[in-house]
Amino acid sequence: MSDTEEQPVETSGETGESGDAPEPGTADSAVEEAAKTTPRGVPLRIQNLRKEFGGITAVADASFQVEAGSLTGLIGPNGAGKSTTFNCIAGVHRPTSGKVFFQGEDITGLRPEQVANKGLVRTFQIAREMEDMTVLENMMLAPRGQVGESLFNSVVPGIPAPRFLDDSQRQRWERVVPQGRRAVTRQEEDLRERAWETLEFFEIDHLAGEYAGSLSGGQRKLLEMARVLMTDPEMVLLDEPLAGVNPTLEKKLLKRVHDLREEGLTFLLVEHDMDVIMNNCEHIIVMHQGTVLAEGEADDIRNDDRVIDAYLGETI
Ligand SMILES: Nc1ncnc2c1ncn2[C@@H]1O[C@H](COP(=O)(O)OP(=O)(O)OP(=O)(O)O)[C@@H](O)[C@H]1O
Repeated sequence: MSDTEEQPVETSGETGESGDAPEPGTADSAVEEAAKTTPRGVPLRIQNLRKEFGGITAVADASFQVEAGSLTGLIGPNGAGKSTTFNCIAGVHRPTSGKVFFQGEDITGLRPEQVANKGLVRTFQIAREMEDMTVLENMMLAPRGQVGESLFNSVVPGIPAPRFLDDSQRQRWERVVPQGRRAVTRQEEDLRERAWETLEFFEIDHLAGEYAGSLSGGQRKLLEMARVLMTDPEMVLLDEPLAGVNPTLEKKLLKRVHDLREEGLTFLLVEHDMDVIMNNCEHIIVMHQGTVLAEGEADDIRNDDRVIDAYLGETI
């Protein structure tokens, strides 16, 4: 996947491309029918996804689904359409046509933060402005929209009662304003505690006071995963989470993914390292030329002649 595909979650899903997919939530009988037929236990379903960039068809017609609680791998040779599919799911690109359903709901064309609010979250590189913040601050600012505003309020100095208030109004002001501030502080404390627990889970709590910009590549990957968990996701989209990660950290990260999967989280993983995919994913989807070429367990994929042909000699 190319780094140029990366966009921060804060940015709009409208990337300046013309998309002709219908607006999300459009009442359309085919969509309603598809949503109805999405079996329980299938959090993510992609249906006839197509994405064109000008004259280039990056994804031609891709359909697949991801089972609840699974670690599913999405692989394919260079240019197969993996990144584009991933970005259409995460809301970075609006599909030209086709549908994305999450937990039976049509989320096609939603912006990244709207997709994230549904519980479908992708990892993001630490944004430049976050590099000057500590690891703990990065964690506490991760669940934007839920508590971020309260956190902001909590660092704003107490607002004194305006002069024009009469005595009884002033007394009321004094009663109400401190109460509000205590509630915010409690929320901040809960958030801080959760941030610490998550940092401990990833064994990077010793880095809590370090600037995010000073972390190694592998430590950053752990922080990116830890930040995702702060948003309390149902499903996590992992975009080459092991790139630049040393073997020790790689083992640690994969162990954490398996632990979380056992707790019920669902993962879709795009990864170029075939050993990682084959050894860790119980279901593998292979894309080639913008469509799904094959899917199944590792052994099925390894022995599939179409897959071998598509990779033309790459070791799988
Ligand atoms: N923004 C874009 N503008 C034009 N063409 C694009 C754009 N993004 C992707 N493509 C093209 O779409 C096709 C699929 O690209 P995509 O990045 O989705 O493949 P990929 O399977 O992720 O590849 P890789 O494994 O090499 O990262 C490629 O031919 C690529 O050049």
